[in-house]
Amino acid sequence: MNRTELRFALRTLPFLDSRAQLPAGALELRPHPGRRLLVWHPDAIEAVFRADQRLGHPGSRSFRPLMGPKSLLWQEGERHASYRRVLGTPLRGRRLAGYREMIAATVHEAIDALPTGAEPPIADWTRRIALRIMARIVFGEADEGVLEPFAAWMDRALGSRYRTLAYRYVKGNLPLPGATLEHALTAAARTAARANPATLAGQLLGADSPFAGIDDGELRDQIVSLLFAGHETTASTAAWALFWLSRDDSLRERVVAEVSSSDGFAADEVPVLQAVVQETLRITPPVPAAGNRVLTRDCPFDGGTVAAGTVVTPSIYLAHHRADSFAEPYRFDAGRFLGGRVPPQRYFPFGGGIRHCLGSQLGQAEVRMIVAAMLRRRELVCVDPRAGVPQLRGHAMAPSPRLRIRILKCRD
Ligand code: HEM
Repeated sequence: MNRTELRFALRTLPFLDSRAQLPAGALELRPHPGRRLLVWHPDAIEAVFRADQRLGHPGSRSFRPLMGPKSLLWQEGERHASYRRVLGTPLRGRRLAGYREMIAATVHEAIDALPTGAEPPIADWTRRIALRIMARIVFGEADEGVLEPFAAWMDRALGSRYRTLAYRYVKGNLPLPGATLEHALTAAARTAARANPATLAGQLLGADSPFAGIDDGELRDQIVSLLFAGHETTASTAAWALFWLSRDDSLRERVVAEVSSSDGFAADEVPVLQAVVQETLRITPPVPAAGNRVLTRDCPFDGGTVAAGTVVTPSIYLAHHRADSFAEPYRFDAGRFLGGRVPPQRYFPFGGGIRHCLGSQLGQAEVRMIVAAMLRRRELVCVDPRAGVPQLRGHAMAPSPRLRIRILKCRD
């Protein structure tokens, strides 16, 4: 590992902040052989996402074993497209609206347990809600017997950045879930598929699905991928949104007024809250880098050529902090998203191309509903706003576990 890679691994966010304004918007993390480029210039981002179908998507050294080798995240070609059709359709439009009541019930259940004076660590609290919602979508119910060990495994692997790095560079691998949890996850999926074909497990294993006959290994990889991708990111976004709102009384009051007559499910009913979510995803993107892409042929770039075999990683964090895309990029300003659309090559919290996040609509709806219900039912402050510094949790960017909110008053 060279010095640049070492600084990137150990001091990722300060390293990125020191590079954000580089005009080229590209940085070599590793030279040949195995060249790796971080890219965030809008032209390069547009080119990568436009060419995505022809690129390779190998994943990263840490996440590939965690999600499993057969995860849809690293599948290619027709099998990948097929996974997206089967699992993506239930997460959009009319089918998505079918989850509205379940999401509301899950969120309200969690808020019921917050009396005046409670001080939950905000990221942990939102993580539990988002995991329960995702489990209900995948299995039809949130079986704590599976969720508790799943959450404990995630914490073991990702809870501390330094532990994650030690696992990766000293032991060579992040900790795996173990045979008991893997068996519980696949058994829960097969039971759910028989009981309720509308669950994601049911869609995947239903008689007319191309994946009806997959073995337990491949099933395990999809269930872990869905539970993981579907909750860590959403939870971080909700925690950050509550954090940013707790710092701005007038913005918070505007959102409180909006959510007095809406549960937040429909974005067009709550334009200010939706702008808060979009700005939250810009300034503190829970996934700071989209998936790795590998060039399958030589490509022209910045007056030169990037050779086939180069790994290109689109940096969401850096693209979102370019001053020529967003004036004063380190200032939270929801107003940026109240008057028009930001070009997708400058703002892409959900990645792009053929790997664009499958759950982008679901994730945003959940965040709006968590924030809406919380602001409607509780008055809150951040206990230690200085703890609101971004931290890496695996590859995801989350608030510090020290960041707590205090419930000042129950409005119910
Ligand atoms: C605010 C919440 C979320 C954020 C910010 C987010 C972000 C992302 C990003 C950046 C990617 C990589 C895209 C790329 O490489 O170009 C991704 C992929 C993915 N996300 Fe999300 N995500 C969120 C919520 C969800 C939810 C709720 C699900 C539910 C299942 C989900 C499922 C997936 C899947 C399956 C992929 C892989 C897609 C593929 O490889 O074809 N995500 N997400």
